[in-house]
Amino acid sequence: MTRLRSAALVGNPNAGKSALFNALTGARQKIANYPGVTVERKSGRLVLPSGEPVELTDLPGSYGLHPTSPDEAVTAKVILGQFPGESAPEVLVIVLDASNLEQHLVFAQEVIALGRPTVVALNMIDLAERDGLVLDPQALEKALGVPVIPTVAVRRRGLDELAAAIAGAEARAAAPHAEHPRPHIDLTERRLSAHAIAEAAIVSETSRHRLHARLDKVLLDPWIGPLILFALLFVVFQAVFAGAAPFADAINTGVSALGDAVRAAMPPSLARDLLTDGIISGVGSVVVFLPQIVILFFFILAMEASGYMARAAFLMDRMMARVGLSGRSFIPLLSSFACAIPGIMATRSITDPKDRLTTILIAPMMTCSARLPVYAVIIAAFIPNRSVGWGVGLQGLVLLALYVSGIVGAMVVALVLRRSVTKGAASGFIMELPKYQMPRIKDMAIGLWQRAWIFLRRAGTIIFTVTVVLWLLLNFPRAHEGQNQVDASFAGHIANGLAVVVEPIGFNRDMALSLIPAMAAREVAVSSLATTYAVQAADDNAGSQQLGERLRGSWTLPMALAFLAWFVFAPQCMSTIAVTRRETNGWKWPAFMLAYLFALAYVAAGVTYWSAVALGL
Ligand SMILES: Nc1nc2c(ncn2[C@@H]2O[C@H](COP(=O)(O)OP(=O)(O)OP(=O)(O)O)[C@@H](O)[C@H]2O)c(=O)[nH]1
Ligand SMILES: [Mg+2]
Repeated sequence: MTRLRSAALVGNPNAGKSALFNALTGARQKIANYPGVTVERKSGRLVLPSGEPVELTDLPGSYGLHPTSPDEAVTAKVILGQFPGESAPEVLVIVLDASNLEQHLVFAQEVIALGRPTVVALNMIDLAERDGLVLDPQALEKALGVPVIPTVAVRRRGLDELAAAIAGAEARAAAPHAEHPRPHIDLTERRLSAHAIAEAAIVSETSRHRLHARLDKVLLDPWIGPLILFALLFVVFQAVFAGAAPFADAINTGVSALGDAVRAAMPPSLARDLLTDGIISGVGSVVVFLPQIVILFFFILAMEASGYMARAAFLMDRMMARVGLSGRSFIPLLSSFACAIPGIMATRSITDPKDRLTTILIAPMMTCSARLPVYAVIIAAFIPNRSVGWGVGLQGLVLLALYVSGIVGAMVVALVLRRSVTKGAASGFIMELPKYQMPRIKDMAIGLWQRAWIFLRRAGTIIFTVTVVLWLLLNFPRAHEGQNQVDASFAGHIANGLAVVVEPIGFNRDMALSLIPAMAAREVAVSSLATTYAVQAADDNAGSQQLGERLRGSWTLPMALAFLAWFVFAPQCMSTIAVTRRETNGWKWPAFMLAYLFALAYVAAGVTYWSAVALGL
């Protein structure tokens, strides 16, 4: 058996390493148009033209071999073979952004100076051409002393040539004379020679950056910029409600029809109840939110791919600086809107440990997409679907307010933490602004499909399991004649205990009951309410009703608002706590996070409930 040879993709952030990795190995690593997307190494298999397999590793972007942040440390360790039990990759594939050549050559020279078999992928030549740059790869090859292959990762151009060069580089590695390390040159020298090399490799340059420069002037303007950002977010949340409605209705109808069909086809039994009241009503109540998730991610992905997201980070920097964070925290916090887990992982690109810790601690307050179903079901049930003027929907407005509450809460907490627990000097903001790009339809489609799949898989696994367990706990032990089933059940007893604690903040027993399984995954709050009310309805012979109607029948508006407030702040799922433990190396910070978020959620829900009651809502 031949040994699997190894190669690694190295280079500055946002050079297109992950895009190349995906193109070469068929993987689907996340790519986005801002630096710091990849924070962990990831391996895949590349098949060389000879049919020989190579283990290819995608690495976090880096500016040098002397790491300044945890993600850069991973890159340096892999390149230098410092991970225990692993040898250094045999071939280093340096990925350069052709339209940003001078800057990317600084790190490239450091890697080449290691004297290892190296190939350069001169990536993004399409963007260089678009910007009016004409490059001479041969000149670059001569200056660097290693093969240079022009590529366009996202259009799969130059891949075969690159694979062939990787194969060739390996052959060179086998030759005995190839192991001469080049003399080491320091950073200043590398900068100077990067300038010279880039100058020699650039044949002609006609400035076509003007349109983009003008765009940046507007989008990054200290006054207009934030307005545009806010307007954009506004549109997003309006669209989440308005655009999803027909699709959500269709899914809803489908789920109801399925429940009715099962009811008609099976004789009454516990098994039938498990299917209808447990699985179909529970899981179905969550799946209904698929269209909203897809719409939300459509906007997020489009902003990421176009390069706007990095501009948003730049805009937020001033606000972040005021609470003692840097704009660097923006991307991790933004990722947390999808899910706090990748968000917390993304903090690895933050250099300052205290900055990083603060960002980890507030990340759960960014509204993860798992909370969208909870918000949406309550809003749809309690907030009238009407316009507040100019075609602005009240429901979308409330949703935006919930997201904003989380953000404001996080900023306040950051401010407090930075003056107490994570005290330290604020670090400056250094982030390259990526080039504007038209989002590519294929990438968007893949991205949306991935998000939809993640959502559906959660519905089919964790939400399904928790719902079944809850249904069992709700149905056993069986009630005596004349006794309410939920009262008699295990779940009812547990909820009664918890209800004592949450009664002061306006929660009833059913709400209390939904809080426990929601620790497994946020969406389960919805499915557990659906299951609880379905079991109750079966018990009362109330017939099948939509979840929204049941909620309206048993909750008041202040209760609903308090429930929303709880979910803005309450600690996230177990997985978030677990990843916090891993990223902070211990239980201290996850415990702290759990405690402060519970306290905050309790107070927020209580204040909301009693204010709403006082206002007579
Ligand atoms: N036009 C064009 N865009 C590209 C090319 N290669 C990558 N991109 C885009 O450039 C952006 C960055 O690509 P990534 O693959 O995420 O970059 P990366 O080097 O992995 O970045 P980090 O993980 O942050 O280090 C994405 O929006 C890609 O779609 C290319 O050859 N041409
Ligand atoms: Mg990457």
